[in-house]
Amino acid sequence: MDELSHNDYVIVDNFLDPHRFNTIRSFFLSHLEAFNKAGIGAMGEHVIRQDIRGDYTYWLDRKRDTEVNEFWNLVDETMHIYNRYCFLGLSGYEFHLAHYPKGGYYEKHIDQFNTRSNRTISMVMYLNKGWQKGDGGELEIFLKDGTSLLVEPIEARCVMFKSADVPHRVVASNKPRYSLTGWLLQQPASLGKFLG
Ligand SMILES: O=C(O)CCC(=O)C(=O)O
Ligand SMILES: [Fe+2]
Repeated sequence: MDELSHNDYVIVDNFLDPHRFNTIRSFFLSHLEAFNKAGIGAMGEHVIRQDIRGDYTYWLDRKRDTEVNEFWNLVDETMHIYNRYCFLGLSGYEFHLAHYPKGGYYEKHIDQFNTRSNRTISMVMYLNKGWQKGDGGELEIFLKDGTSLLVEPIEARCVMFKSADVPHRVVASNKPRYSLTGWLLQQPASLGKFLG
């Protein structure tokens, strides 16, 4: 947590313990056929641009997707820690599974929409077994000093960063690439409009 407040990002290896990892990965594999082509922009301005991102996503729903309850508990714990130690006032979240087929990538972007700015912390957890150098699919994080960092999407690793402040991209993957990505949210977007 401390690291995130100083650095804008943090990488936590083995964030998912082996049991959670296997549960989420099995859920991922058994839902692969229900994934949809990912778009860009919030609801109203949602467009599909193959040239910007090439992944397929499956939005999770806490009420429906109870098979991954252990994951939801981990989200609760994580939000609690952020609120307690970083005073972030997080009150919601949204998560999707993402499948980048061979050759899939996501161009440089930040995780906030023009019309909606309540995404506060981005969390990406990798579900790839036996990832190796040369497999591609790294997350490239662009730092304020002009340098960048390549993060390999290895099993059970979690990367967290400030959604508004950290430009990033996904390098083309040479193998199918599996992840669970989400955002911890501050007040609901609609309320944000009223509060200015
Ligand atoms: O999968 C990743 O490493 C990052 C994905 C991403 O940037 C996004 O979905 O917004
Ligand atoms: Fe992103």
